[in-house]
Amino acid sequence: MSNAPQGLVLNVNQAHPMRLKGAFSCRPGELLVLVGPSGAGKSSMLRVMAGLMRPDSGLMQVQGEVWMDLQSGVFKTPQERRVGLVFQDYALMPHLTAIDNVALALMHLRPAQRRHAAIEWLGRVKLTGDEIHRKPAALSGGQQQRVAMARALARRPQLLLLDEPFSAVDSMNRQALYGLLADLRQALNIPMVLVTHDLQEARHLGDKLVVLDGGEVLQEGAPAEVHQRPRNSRVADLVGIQNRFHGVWLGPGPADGRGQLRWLSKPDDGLDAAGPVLQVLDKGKIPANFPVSWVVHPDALELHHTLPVHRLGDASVEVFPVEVLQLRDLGELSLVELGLSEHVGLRFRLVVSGPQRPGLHRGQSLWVSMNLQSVHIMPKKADQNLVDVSKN
Ligand SMILES: Nc1ncnc2c1ncn2[C@@H]1O[C@H](COP(=O)(O)OP(=O)(O)OP(=O)(O)O)[C@@H](O)[C@H]1O
Repeated sequence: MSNAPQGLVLNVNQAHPMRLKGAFSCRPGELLVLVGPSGAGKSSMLRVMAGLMRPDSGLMQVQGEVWMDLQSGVFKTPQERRVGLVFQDYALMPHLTAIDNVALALMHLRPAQRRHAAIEWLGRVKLTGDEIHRKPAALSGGQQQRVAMARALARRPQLLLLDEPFSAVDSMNRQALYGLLADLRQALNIPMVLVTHDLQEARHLGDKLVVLDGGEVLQEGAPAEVHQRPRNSRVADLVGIQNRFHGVWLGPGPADGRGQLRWLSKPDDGLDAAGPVLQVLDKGKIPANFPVSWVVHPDALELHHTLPVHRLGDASVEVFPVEVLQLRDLGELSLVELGLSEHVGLRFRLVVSGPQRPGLHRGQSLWVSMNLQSVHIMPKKADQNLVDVSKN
């Protein structure tokens, strides 16, 4: 057996016609999700992987096979790559039935076998009965996407590329397609790359997130890892972290292994600003008096209707009296904005459900406890137009 890496390994670098830079990998059976704002380069990355775009330089291996090594002049054409592509708009032939659309991908088989195999693939995406004899216009969005999926899989791809496949499908059908994708992931054991604008979808479906911005890979990691420890404040913004704050790193604190973080309401408040000082883990990476961004994972924040006395003696927990500033009910959830009672301008955003929800109202006094071990701090760069408070 070859020692070449299995799954997908990609490394791209180009300056023109648009910038595209970065590397990522995806194991067989893993779903990697590309996220980033419009124009970030998500589709361009897919085009490179599909062989539809040849970058200036780059390397790509799939299941141990080299598909692209531009230093050695290797660039497989789309036809030479065993890649399945699924698009947002399904890209089905409107004049052909579901069976015939899938059969188009089975031209390597004898005509008599094609129909039989197409029906089998449609069955694997849970499309059976009368529907498989219909043309796309007589199928729902979700059903059309199943046909597109069956057609992509019928080529027995070594890599599956999904370009916003769920965005045109209503939410009921979308949930069913998520389930199908989970089943296929196990059955197929090939790397899969999904592009989506939906951050919830990215977080819940992906084994791995790749955050792109300006054509560049900013971070690659498991969704929980990226949400808990975004590499910088741009990543925190792009993955939709709600509780992202400004602060200044004051340096080592009185307790061993802990440093002091002053929470600020504005980035340029400077050292004199009043804000609570949090005793958080000191990883020794940030100089004293340096401006920072910091985030805290929602799981590390707990809402209490009465003072959580049991938390008060715990050095790894900070308890804040808060007031409900805004409350928005969304089905079974409420989005709550809480202002710190003792520090105007500092606020948390929480999603509340279950027993804590009834009785919440604007102006109500509550408490939030924060697990300080889940605070993740990012130094601000000079080019982020933020003042280095050590110079103030
Ligand atoms: N063939 C091309 N020549 C020059 N520039 C291009 C070309 N194709 C795309 N671009 C530009 O490259 C950037 C990345 O485009 P791309 O379509 O990959 O972004 P995206 O992240 O998929 O965006 P969206 O989410 O809007 O689909 C954009 O600024 C786009 O205008």
